[in-house]
Amino acid sequence: MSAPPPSTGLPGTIITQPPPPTTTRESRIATHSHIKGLGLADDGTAMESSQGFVGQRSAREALGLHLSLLKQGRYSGRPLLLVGPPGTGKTALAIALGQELGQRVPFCPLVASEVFSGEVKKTEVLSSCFRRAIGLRIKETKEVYEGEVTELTPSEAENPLSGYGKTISHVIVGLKTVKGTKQLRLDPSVYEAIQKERVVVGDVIYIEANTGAVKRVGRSDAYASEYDLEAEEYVPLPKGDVHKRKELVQDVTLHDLDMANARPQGGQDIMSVMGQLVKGGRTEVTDKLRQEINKVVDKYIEQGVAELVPGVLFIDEVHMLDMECFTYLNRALESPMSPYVVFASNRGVCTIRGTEYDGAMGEGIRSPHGIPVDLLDRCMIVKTEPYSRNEIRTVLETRCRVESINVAPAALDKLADEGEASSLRYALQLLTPAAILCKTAGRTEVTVEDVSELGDLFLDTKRSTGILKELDAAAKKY
Ligand SMILES: Nc1ncnc2c1ncn2[C@@H]1O[C@H](COP(=O)(O)OP(=O)(O)OP(=O)(O)O)[C@@H](O)[C@H]1O
Repeated sequence: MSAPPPSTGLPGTIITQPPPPTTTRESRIATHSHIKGLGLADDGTAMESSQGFVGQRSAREALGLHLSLLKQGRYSGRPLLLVGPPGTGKTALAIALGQELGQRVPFCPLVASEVFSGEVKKTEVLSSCFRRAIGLRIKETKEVYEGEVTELTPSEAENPLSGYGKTISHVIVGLKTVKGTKQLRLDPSVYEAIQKERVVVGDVIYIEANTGAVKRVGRSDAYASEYDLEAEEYVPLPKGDVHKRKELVQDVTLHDLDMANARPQGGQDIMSVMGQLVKGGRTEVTDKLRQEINKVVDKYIEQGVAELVPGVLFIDEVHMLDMECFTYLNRALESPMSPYVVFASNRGVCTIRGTEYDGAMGEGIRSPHGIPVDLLDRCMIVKTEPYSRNEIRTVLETRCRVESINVAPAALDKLADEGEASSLRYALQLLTPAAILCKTAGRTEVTVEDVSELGDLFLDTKRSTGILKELDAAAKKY
């Protein structure tokens, strides 16, 4: 078994150290920050209220079942479709599914309307999202110097370029393991890397011998009793020698690899040269490049050097996609390198976008959730239900805890009533303004009066529609 070749740029090799990896989740979490998982018991049944999730038990159990299939690698390439009225937790369910899969599994959220851009093709946006949702765990054996930092002394010298100031000529780093200690004299560029990782004496680090890359592993557990409360991760003193071969595991997505290996498309004509000047470091990822990367990735997987980690691609408001996108999805879902795809829609039967002139009377082709029937046929459909008053109250209570808002029980009841009469989302939206009103009045607890005042300030959908209808009727009278 051979390790993946270093970043040589030669044909057949790819850069496997892309800056910076996108496996860290970027998600629109503010509204869902109370959701920590699906809240299932060990036997797969949904608990009434757990991990921030309230109610919606059958949908959570269905997702739990799906999750266990995914974890066993028995995913059949069938996407999951979440359908239900607005604000019934479809996005929250998808986020919980992503969280259950673990931090190292990519989760790529996309709102369907994001595919429409004047600059980038729709299918290009979709294919880059597909690749963002597929992770690759690369195992490399590298020569490293690892240990707890016992000394960190930069040596200064006169700056040869000017009479003023000093530069770092070298840095002395002392590293300690269970077996021994070693003092290293390192180049100033390694010192920069050490500073970037904010390494101080007492941290456990490793320095890659070939590249000089520095990684801070954590704080040595010898320092664990320094503070009563700490956000630090403590690690044991490394075993073995300071200088050794170590297996490093790196998580990247196929999209990271695409970006790291893309080159600006150069041409000799004046327009291309100007284009390169204007666009700066912009690069282009072509299908050909992706195929090349796939080939190398396949080779790494065959050699056992890397492992494919399919993540979750979540496409919200899927009815906003058009026929061209759906055709692309049909093909992409069949590819062996496909992530777990989750769609969500709050529409009933509606026209499929992009078919407006195809159907009878120029109405377009109508289909459930605005999805063509052939794609719909492949989906596993999970339904979400509207909430009861009690469930709305519990969600509001959870949200108050997360946002640190103190609400009087009577005010919470009133908010729950508003939620039942209007929607959960309307009630949730009133929380922050209520906290502001209460702070302005110099109080620490939101009262029923605050909620009533907000009811006058902000209309819910029903009241707003009612006013419009009244105006319309009045206009027709005269
Ligand atoms: N069962 C639940 N438990 C806790 N919080 C919930 C639950 N359902 C919804 N929420 C919260 O309510 C808000 C609205 O839910 P969400 O955005 O998931 O609805 P949606 O079904 O995706 O709506 P839409 O169809 O309009 O996109 C979010 O803040 C979400 O976290």
